[in-house]
Amino acid sequence: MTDTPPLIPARSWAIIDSTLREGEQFARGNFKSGDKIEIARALDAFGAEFIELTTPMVSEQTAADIRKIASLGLKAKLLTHVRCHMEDVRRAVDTGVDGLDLLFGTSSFLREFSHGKNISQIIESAQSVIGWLKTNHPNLELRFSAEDTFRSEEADLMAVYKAVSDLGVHRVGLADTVGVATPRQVYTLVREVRKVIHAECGIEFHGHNDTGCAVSNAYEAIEAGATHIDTTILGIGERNGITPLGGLLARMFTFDPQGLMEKYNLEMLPELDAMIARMVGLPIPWNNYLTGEFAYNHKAGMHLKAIYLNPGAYEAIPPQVFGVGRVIQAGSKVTGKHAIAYKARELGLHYGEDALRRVTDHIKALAETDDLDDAHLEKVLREWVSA
Ligand SMILES: CC(=O)SCCNC(=O)CCNC(=O)[C@H](O)C(C)(C)COP(=O)(O)OP(=O)(O)OC[C@H]1O[C@@H](n2cnc3c(N)ncnc32)[C@H](O)[C@@H]1OP(=O)(O)O
Ligand SMILES: O=C(O)CCC(=O)C(=O)O
Ligand SMILES: [Mg+2]
Repeated sequence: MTDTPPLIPARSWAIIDSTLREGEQFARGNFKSGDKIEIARALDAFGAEFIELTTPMVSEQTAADIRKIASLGLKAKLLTHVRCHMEDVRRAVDTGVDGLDLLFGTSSFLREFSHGKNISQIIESAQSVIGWLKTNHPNLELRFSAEDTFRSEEADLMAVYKAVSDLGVHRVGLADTVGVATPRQVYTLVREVRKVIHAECGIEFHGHNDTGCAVSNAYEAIEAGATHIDTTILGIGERNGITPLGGLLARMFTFDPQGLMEKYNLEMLPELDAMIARMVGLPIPWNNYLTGEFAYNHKAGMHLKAIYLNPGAYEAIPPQVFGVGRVIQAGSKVTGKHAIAYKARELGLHYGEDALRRVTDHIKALAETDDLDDAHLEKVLREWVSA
């Protein structure tokens, strides 16, 4: 029996790209003012619905950079990520952003070791800060997140989410701050939160990748009804980062390719990944979703036979949609006669059946001891056709 995958319309969820906030918390994420503008413009051209920026509390320069980005006239909504604290909020509203992402840690770890407040005090702070914002800046889009959601008590979470939803926030945030949540936990908690918040209140998910679940957790959040997913380009963030933009796109493309192609300029992904790799001074990982050097490398004989006939046989996502190409690696010990025949035909060479078997076996044997690049393979094929 096969399960039909759920069809999730792309329009029902949006990206909050946090490369300019969570990404600044990455070990190598020291973006200069010019870098930030380049990133914001690129994300906007890509079609990210929201761009999250670091708190203006970091420094005067950071506050000035936020104001500058807010003056660019981007289509994306700009958010700044601030503590649920009047001083931060007053600074944030002066920057000209469209919305504030407020947060307060609700787990016992963060209540004890970060800010020292209990749940009642957290709710009181939320009431006074959000109350002030609603009265004085009614057009701002507001989100309240319970930091370290997945190590918090469920009763505490429900009390906090209900209180902030009653105060009229546009979204509540669930944050897997230490990357400990499983996909099933994410699905279940999003469903539970949905029951206590107002119907028009959105749900945002922010997932770290410490245990390798950042993409699957984002997917489960969407399936359970989350409306906004936090990403960063290449997944950069604290420790080993969060849901990567490319990983989320790859995951969601398989359910709703048309919706994704309508919403985003998908062919810009290689440019975005390369931009961040350059700025952080690291290569794009070889196995990166979609844009890694070998993400579309095909090698085994059984694969190559089918790939030549129809690439979809061994590709879930057509690479050209994301502006990348495939690589056919025909010269290896795991190659087969069909791959060699195709390669030879590309070079205008033709072998009879026996000759094809012999040259294929020769190439496989050679590859046991040599690295066969394309030039070497071509040389062998040309020599053997006349041999
Ligand atoms: C999981 C995450 O990624 S959360 C986002 C993390 N982002 C950042 O930290 C942004 C960059 N941070 C900074 O530039 C600085 O930490 C600042 C400007 C925010 C604060 O700097 P400092 O005043 O020097 O404090 P420091 O960073 O050492 O300590 C954190 C303070 O925030 C308080 N705090 C932590 N969470 C919250 C919260 N949700 N709401 C209000 N206050 C909070 C802590 O109690 C502590 O204040 P205290 O010294 O009065 O106890
Ligand atoms: O504000 C949020 O929802 C997320 C904050 C954060 O970066 C985290 O909890 O890892
Ligand atoms: Mg984070």
